[in-house]
Amino acid sequence: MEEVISARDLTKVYPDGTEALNGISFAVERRGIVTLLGRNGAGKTTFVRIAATLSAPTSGSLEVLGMDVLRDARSVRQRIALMPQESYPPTFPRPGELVEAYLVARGWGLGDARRKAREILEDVGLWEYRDKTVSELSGGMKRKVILAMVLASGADLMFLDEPTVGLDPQSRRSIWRILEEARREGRAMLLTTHYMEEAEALSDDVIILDRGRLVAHGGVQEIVARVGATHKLEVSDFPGAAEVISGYGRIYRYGSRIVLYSDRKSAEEAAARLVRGHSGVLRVKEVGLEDAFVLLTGGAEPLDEGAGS
Ligand SMILES: Nc1ncnc2c1ncn2[C@@H]1O[C@H](COP(=O)(O)OP(=O)(O)OP(=O)(O)O)[C@@H](O)[C@H]1O
Repeated sequence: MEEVISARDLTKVYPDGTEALNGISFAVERRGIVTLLGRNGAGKTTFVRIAATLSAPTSGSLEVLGMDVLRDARSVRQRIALMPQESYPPTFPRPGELVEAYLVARGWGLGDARRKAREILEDVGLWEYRDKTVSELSGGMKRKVILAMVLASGADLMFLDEPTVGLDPQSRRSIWRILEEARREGRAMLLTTHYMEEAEALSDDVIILDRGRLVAHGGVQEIVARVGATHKLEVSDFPGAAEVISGYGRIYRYGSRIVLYSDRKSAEEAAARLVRGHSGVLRVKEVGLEDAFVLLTGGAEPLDEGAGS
């Protein structure tokens, strides 16, 4: 089977000189969910737009489903669907009409399009709102209409740029279930998100970008392993806290908190030392994708010598 996405030294410099992508190379071979993570401005949307043939790279190359995004742009478009960032559907049609029209434009027969539209609106929880026009839907529901269009398309590769922004927790989880089902059907998705829990739950591959550069690519567990610790202790940064727990692991400042990364036993010992003479219990947690993300993108400041290494 062809590679899903393959980038070689991909660079994008906007006309004002901004280097949004700076020599990105990676290959994703298996179908499933690839998640692009990065802070605001890291280059995620720029990457998605190039992959969806909406923007040209400045140099380097990008293949999706084995086709070059520049040379084979027309063929690429037939096999992908895109949910752009912050996109909203036109206001006057009803959700079902929009999904139908989108499918017909992609070459579906009207009867099939109508059946599929109903099925997908039920899946995303919009069927009960079928008689409203888009202008009468809430912001989250409007986003679900776009998602319904993309999911209904049956495209081999779907680009979903922050698909669950603005959705309530139940809706977000119902979307996760739908994406997981699409994955089981053998479809491929490239997702961007700022929700680490979402990335952790869904991703087969995670790619972390930082200021236009690729800083990590691998499975969730592989990336979490780069923290180099299994457990953490997080406390508010009161004077002297770092000194009390010094020697129990690597210590960082992250926003208004300090975090100790270590093994469970050392982290628990450090917690016990911190609360000695005080009431309360400090909970030691397992490290997760957010910890790897923050450390790999320089979001946490090392507070001791061991931490920077
Ligand atoms: N049309 C443009 N012209 C000039 N600079 C741009 C343009 N679009 C994006 N940029 C810049 O390129 C960089 C990457 O932007 P991009 O939108 O790809 O980031 P992102 O990772 O998707 O961010 P976010 O998480 O905030 O959506 C930023 O510095 C941004 O200001």
